[in-house]
Amino acid sequence: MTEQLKQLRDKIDAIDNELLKLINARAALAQEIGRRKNGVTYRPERESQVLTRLQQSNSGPLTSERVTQLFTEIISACRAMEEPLTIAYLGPQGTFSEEAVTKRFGNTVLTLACHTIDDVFREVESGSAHYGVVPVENSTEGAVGRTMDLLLQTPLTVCGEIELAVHQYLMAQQSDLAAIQKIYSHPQSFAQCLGWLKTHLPNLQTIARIDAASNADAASRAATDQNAAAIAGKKAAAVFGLTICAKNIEDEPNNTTRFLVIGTQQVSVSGKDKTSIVLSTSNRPGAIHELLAPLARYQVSMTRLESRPSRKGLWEYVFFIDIEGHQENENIAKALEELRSKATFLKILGSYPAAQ
Ligand SMILES: O=C(O)C(=O)C[C@]1(C(=O)O)C=C[C@@H](O)C=C1
Repeated sequence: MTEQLKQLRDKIDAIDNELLKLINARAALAQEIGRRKNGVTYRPERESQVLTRLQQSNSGPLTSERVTQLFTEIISACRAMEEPLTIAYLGPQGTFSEEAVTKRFGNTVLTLACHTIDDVFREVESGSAHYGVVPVENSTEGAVGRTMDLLLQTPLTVCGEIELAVHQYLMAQQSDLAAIQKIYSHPQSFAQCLGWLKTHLPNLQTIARIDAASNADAASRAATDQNAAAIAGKKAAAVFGLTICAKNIEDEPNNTTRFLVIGTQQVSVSGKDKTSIVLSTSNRPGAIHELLAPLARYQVSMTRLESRPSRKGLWEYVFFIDIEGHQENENIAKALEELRSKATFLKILGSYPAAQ
């Protein structure tokens, strides 16, 4: 080792010692806060403010994304000193839902992989998990109907949203593309990567394509099949001990899935919030236009409008609406009050910090 290299490493050691002291001091403060604030440990609005502030004061060379990732882990470790949280998600292990859990809560949480979206709701409703993470929409596939139907019925509230870029990986027990004789994948994932597969696997016609129930299922099957590959998320490769043969093989680079965090609390104002509501109106001409007029009047921006059959009467619909702002903001509160007086049904699903 050259003297110069040694000096640089000595500096890193000194910084690490300082960081360690500071991180422990932070953890001790979080513990103290935990003892003083009675009630819920997880405060999404505060975590969002901490991360936003750090992103704004970051002068690099680390990117904002890396800073968020690092501090999410620091907060995760501090939060766990207050109380270990259990998070239910749509499993099995290695799915994009699990990646979404880590993106929001960090790694210092207990996770509960559920078979279905219904099970995620059930685990949180019964108190077996503190929070649940469920997919609600995908930028190319559209809305996740089951999540929306359950939101309509549940006593739970929406406490957060997570946006996850969906990157697909080709993985196998070895990295030689020429050796691949089978590909396990969820049909949707296969369709999302078809262009890449055609270009990079010239013998694609001769490769057997086997449908899997999920990306994680595909990876688990490839882990026991020597000449097989799987299409799945990065996490699945780590969970099932597979080698990554190719990264980001999706044809649509901006494919994003949005998840909701469901829980039992009303989240306070963070300063950059969203509110999700579901409502219905009578079935007559102009009704939906009239219903939405208060949003325009109070200058409330709508980020999503989705209709679903109400399951009550034939051709009756409920509308899922996301707006910018918190239900405690004055203009939002007024707009919601007016909406309530016009709608035949209105349920506020929750206000929560907008995804970073
Ligand atoms: O500020 C708090 O309420 C804390 O408990 C501290 C802290 C953090 O580590 O910054 C941890 C958990 C909460 O979700 C929010 C923030």
